[in-house]
Amino acid sequence: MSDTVTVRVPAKVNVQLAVGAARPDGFHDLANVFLAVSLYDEVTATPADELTVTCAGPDAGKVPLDRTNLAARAAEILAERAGLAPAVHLHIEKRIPVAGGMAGGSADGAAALLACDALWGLKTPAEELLAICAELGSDVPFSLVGGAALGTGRGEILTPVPAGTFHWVFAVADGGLSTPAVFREFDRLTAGTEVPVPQASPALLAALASGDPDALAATLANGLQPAALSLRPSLADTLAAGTEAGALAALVSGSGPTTAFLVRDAESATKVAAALNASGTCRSTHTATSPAPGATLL
Ligand SMILES: C[C@@](CO)(OP(=O)(O)O)[C@H](O)COP(=O)(O)OP(=O)(O)OC[C@H]1O[C@@H](n2ccc(N)nc2=O)[C@H](O)[C@@H]1O
Ligand SMILES: Nc1ncnc2c1ncn2[C@@H]1O[C@H](COP(=O)(O)OP(=O)(O)O)[C@@H](O)[C@H]1O
Repeated sequence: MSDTVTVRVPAKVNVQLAVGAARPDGFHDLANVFLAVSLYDEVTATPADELTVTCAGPDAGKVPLDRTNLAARAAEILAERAGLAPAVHLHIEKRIPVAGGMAGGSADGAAALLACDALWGLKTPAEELLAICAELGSDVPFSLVGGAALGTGRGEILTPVPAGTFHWVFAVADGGLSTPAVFREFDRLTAGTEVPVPQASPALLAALASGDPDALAATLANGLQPAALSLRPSLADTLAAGTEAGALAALVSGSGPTTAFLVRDAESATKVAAALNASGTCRSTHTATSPAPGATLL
């Protein structure tokens, strides 16, 4: 048992997001190729009389501090399984954009789970931690493992995939987009059409493994992008600004509205980020590399 535990956890971008038709339970089957990127939240767990959450960072005001916070839910579920009271204070240092399609809430859920497991000396087996993650949300298992992985089912069934190093710029939009609303818009846009069963692209997986940014740029694909653009048409201007500035490829990150730009190297990342900041089409930018490690005790 320790007095305080801090876990660092990465954001993600989806380099392929193939979306199937809505299932009877309301979820969509996916072929979701996740890539963890070097943009991190940190969650610190400290013993306390009761479960409390605080958050700091530019988007902190948008983060719920009640039991709907995924970090709080993770602590509650773990404590209940162990027969303990969730007597912990969770502090989130939030750098991942909120409601931005980069799985920031999922990241905090995975980080809190690992932090509380260490704080309470539980040594919960990895498979059990992954099962709790899947209960918390479709993206949460990936936040725990990080790296690069194919997510099937609703995205929670993970198979690690090889990935070389890539450089990215992320443009943060004003305001968020609701993930359920983007999936509903996908359903509306595809109504009356045959939605194919989602499948991972062999060309994309080969490009990812090769570390060749030109090959990856040619294969990036986000099936939720038309829905995100339909709900937020101004994202087309951001995508165009990054491409004009020299990005190899531009796409919406997951359900958006953060946009992701694949660039050749660190120098190009700095140049594309500066051009995006000057374009007035986004609120701020982050440069990052992939793959990044999953949730890690500091
Ligand atoms: C779209 C993706 C891509 O990685 O992430 P974001 O871009 O939002 O971060 C994920 O599929 C989001 O995963 P996550 O945010 O964990 O979603 P969940 O909490 O499991 O589900 C929230 C809601 O999204 C919809 N949903 C989610 C996953 C899925 N495979 N099909 C769905 O239809 C459902 O309406 C569900 O009620
Ligand atoms: N720890 C958290 N950080 C951010 N948002 C959270 C958190 N816990 C719950 N939420 C809720 O989840 C919603 C989606 O947030 P987030 O995970 O950041 O976006 P996305 O699903 O687009 O990746 C937020 O609008 C917020 O209401």
